[in-house]
Amino acid sequence: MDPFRITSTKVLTLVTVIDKQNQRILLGYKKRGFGAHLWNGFGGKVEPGETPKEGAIRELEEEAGITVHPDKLQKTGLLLFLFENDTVGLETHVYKAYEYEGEIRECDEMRPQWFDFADIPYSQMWPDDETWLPLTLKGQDPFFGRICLKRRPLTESASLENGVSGLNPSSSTASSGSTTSTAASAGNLSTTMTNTSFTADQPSNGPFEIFDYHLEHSLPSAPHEIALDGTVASYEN
Ligand SMILES: Nc1[nH]c(=O)nc2c1ncn2[C@H]1C[C@H](O)[C@@H](COP(=O)(O)OP(=O)(O)OP(=O)(O)O)O1
Repeated sequence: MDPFRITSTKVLTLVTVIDKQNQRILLGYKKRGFGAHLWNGFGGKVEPGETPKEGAIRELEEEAGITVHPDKLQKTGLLLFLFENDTVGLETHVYKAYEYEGEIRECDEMRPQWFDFADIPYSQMWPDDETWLPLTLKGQDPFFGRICLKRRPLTESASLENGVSGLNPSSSTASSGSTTSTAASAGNLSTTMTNTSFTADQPSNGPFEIFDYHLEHSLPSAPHEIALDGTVASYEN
């Protein structure tokens, strides 16, 4: 069976704040939750009754202390993140803002920091960021992407810590599209979002690596919604 087949999606947001004049971007160090210990844009789950844009504005305020007027929040892309052996895809609405109001502040979940365009810490970010963030920075948006992520093979010490006796880390395969990694198929190491642990001693850009991805940046307008097969179902006007 296709290890990247999904049966439902969760709708998330991701906002990058860009200071064009000084050629820098605001990222947040995620202290806990999904993607902990990585630098990322600001965002999270869209709540019932909210549009993705409303959710994005709310999360930015909660996580960085700043507000963006809805007219100033531009849709830059739509990314479908698929995790090996996880039937829930993450439909992530990506936005950018060049202007904001308020004072940037740290909260218990995120530590915001400016990075020069030349100094973006890709080695401590989700591995896919290097594929699409440059499109945002160069104004080559909107884009649509389907990104398949698989768990990195475990190191021997990590397998022992997790109590997976007899697991040979080198038997985790990364070479073929149809194989399933031993780590992901071990019962207590499910890749489902709720069970996914991000720890401080993980590889610097997290426990996942890119298995495969497809990016398009020639859409007629900002992508709006993704069908379960990964195609774009409709567009925002
Ligand atoms: N592969 C990936 N690359 C990336 O750059 N960002 C990703 C990603 N997979 C998920 N994200 C982002 C999307 C979203 O902003 C965030 C996860 O949002 P979650 O709501 O799951 O986390 P939170 O712990 O912030 O929960 P809430 O704040 O309670 O909504 O991580």
